[in-house]
Amino acid sequence: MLQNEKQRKFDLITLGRACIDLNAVEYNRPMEETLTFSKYVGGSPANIAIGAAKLGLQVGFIGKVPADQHGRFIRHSMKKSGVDVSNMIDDTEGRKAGLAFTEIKSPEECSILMYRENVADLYLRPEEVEEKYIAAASALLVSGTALAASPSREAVFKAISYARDNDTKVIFELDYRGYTWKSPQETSIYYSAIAEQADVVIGTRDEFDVLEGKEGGNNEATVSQLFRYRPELVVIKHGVQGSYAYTRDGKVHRGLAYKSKVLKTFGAGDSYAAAFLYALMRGKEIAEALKYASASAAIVVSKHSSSEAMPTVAEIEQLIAEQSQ
Ligand SMILES: Nc1ncnc2c1ncn2[C@@H]1O[C@H](COP(=O)(O)OP(=O)(O)OP(=O)(O)O)[C@@H](O)[C@H]1O
Ligand SMILES: O=C(O)C[C@@H](O)[C@H](O)C(=O)CO
Repeated sequence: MLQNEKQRKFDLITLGRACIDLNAVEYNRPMEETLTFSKYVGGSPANIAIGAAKLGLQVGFIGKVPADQHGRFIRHSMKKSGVDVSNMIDDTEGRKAGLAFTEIKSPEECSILMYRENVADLYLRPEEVEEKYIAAASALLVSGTALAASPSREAVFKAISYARDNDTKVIFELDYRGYTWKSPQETSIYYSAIAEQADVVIGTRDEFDVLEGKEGGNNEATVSQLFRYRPELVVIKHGVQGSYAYTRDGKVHRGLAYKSKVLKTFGAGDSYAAAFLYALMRGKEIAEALKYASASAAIVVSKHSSSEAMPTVAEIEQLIAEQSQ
């Protein structure tokens, strides 16, 4: 369903934040005791773009970065990874890059300390989104965090309306970061509005609970509600317990997590999305795409970064082959 049948220039464009990750170099300890951090590009939609480009998709990015050293680092790193950055806008009003300090206390106890005051990404304006760019893509992935504040929120709505007008598929990655929002009620309203218009929705069980404005929701109720609207495919992730893909025709596929020597847990979701979309775009069945997604995530959780650690197709296929023996 996501194959680039019209042979458009881009298989995928992602929209949202491109930031900086500062990952603890001395891990297995609290951040208070960490003295050095390694710098990587971060931010879920930037990570997904980098991951998908590494797998060989033609990928573009829409977002705003500061016109400073951090912005230039992000731009150059993404370009070097094969992502088209022609529609990455420079903020010239002194706004900053989001910073994510990651704490790796143990493989199971990871957290992120975010600096997201006055961040450039949330200042992307609707008039800065180019219809021609979106029309040149087979699919557009929007990140939920880009809906957290205006004018980035309106930029997402504009981008989706261009996607509809130009027959570009819309993928909504819920990517919920609570501290970016004013209230869970606000998130639920905007998440529902976008999910109803998307062709594909991807998120964790907890994120779907945020969308629904409740706790302890169940997958069947979630998908039957969403299938009343536009979505054709809904993917619900359950961490190390694996994930489920539901299609409008009533089919359910389960993706099992692969065994991994876990170093940290973050980055799993982004590498999962990149490989899942890659596989679907290359014409693989959903069950196979779930294997690519889960294997990709298992590789990234065993490595230090989220973006630089994105695997190649050969690495993913090797893991699948090894663990199916
Ligand atoms: N510890 C693990 N070992 C192996 N695979 C894992 C592990 N944790 C997650 N995964 C894989 O990654 C997929 C996505 O993980 P998860 O449900 O935690 O998403 P997420 O919360 O979006 O990730 P992130 O931590 O990056 O925000 C899972 O479905 C699973 O296949
Ligand atoms: O999404 C973020 O802003 C932080 C990420 O860059 C970090 O790498 C991560 O948590 C990935 O899931």
